[in-house]
Amino acid sequence: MFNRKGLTLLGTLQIFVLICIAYGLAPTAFAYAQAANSANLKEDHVVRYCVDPDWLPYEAIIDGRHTGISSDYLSLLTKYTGLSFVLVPTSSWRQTLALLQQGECELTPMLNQTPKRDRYLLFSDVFFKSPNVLVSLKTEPFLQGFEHIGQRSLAIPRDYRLVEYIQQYYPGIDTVLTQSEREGLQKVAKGEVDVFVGSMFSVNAYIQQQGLTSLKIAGWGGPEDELRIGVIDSKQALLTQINAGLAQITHADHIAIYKKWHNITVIEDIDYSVIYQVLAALGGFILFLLYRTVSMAKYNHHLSAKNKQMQKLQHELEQKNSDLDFFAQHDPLTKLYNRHYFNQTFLNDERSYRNDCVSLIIIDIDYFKAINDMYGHAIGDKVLVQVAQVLQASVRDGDVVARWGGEEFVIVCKHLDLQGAADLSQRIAKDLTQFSFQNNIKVTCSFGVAELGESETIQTCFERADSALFKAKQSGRNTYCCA
Ligand SMILES: Nc1nc2c(ncn2[C@@H]2O[C@H](COP(=O)(O)OP(=O)(O)OP(=O)(O)O)[C@@H](O)[C@H]2O)c(=O)[nH]1
Repeated sequence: MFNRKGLTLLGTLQIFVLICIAYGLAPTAFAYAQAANSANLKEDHVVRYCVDPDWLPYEAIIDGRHTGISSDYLSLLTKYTGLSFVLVPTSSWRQTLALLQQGECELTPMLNQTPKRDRYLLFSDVFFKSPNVLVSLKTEPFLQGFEHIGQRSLAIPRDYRLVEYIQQYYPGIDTVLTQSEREGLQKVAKGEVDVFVGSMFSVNAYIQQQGLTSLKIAGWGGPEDELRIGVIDSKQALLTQINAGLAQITHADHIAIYKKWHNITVIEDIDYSVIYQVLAALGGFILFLLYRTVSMAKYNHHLSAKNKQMQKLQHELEQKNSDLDFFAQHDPLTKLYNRHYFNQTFLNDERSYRNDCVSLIIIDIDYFKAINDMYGHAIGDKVLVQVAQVLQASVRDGDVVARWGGEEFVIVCKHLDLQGAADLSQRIAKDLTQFSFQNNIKVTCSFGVAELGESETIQTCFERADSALFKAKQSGRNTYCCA
């Protein structure tokens, strides 16, 4: 058997059998004799013939005797026509053709009809069909036919029908003519030629005989051989006899010959199904990797977006916390420290002021209610903000200005004794008179000043400063009083 594929060479063999059967008809009695016993035959019935000496299993000369498929068909013709066939031995197909042209041989039993051969031969009916195949090294790809040979070199046995066929239909193919099919196959095996074309049965026989295991059938090689008996053109009557004989050959005869000579065996082929499976698995794996990569990229992108979002939220949170801290310590209107901060940092931390003098000034805007009443609460707010600005601008960097509540402020004057704090109060009063307030409102303040005593609590000092402020108010406002 030949091949594992759908359109197999086995299939072709089966077709061949059917074709042979189609040509089979009832037998008649003819005799066949080899050269050795031909001397006893009548001259009229003796036909001299030549064969291809090296074309098994179709025909060959081995030890001077004709053997092969054509030998068996001649035996049948002898049986069915009474003709005797005498072999004229030759050493090559070329010589066989030459002897036919010279009339030295009257017949050759197995060849294709070609226009060139029509010039000197008459052809019988077709009695045997056989496909031609392309042969290459196993490492080469499969070829669909001559049109896929491309730049490859093609070996063809000299004087074979295929030479004429290639010249006519594929003149661009680089052909290498060989003495025989055997030589052509060897050239392919040695790598001297890329592809060989020859008859399937003989190619297979040579590959097996010579152990050319590096070769494979690479594809079909053009139209199949339609083998006939060729009779020299002066022997028309002989051709008639031969066609009559061929018509007598039965189905059983054809099959017997086929069975005897067909020994086609498997030529190892590349199992493409395995390759396809591996490729499919590989493709699937690559697709899986691609899918994973894309998924991971998407996931990473998503993660990175989430991280950015988290960072933004964290930043916003820190900002809010910082805002919260600010608002926890500052008065939202004037942006000065608030009473809470003042208590935390001053009243609760009095020890830090013990080694140095420190004074308190409590400031209250005079008649602020009247400002509110006259200009409205919003303008009153603006005045509060502007008073805070004046206070901030008047004190030193280390001093703490806080809004105690309403229209009341407090200043902690570090490193400042009572006199210094009194001077600062006067300076602030002066700055207030020079400041351009909203709506040209004239703003004045009253000041209560006290210096922290040695063993005095800050709370007590604050109360003294508050009392001093009260006195300043009672003194007519826009003035300071020291406690
Ligand atoms: N616009 C504004 N007014 C405030 C705010 N806090 C307190 N006040 C007002 O300040 C005024 C304080 O009035 P009073 O306590 O009578 O004091 P005064 O009018 O300044 O009079 P003297 O202190 O005696 O000079 C009140 O009318 C409060 O409503 C504030 O944040 N904004």
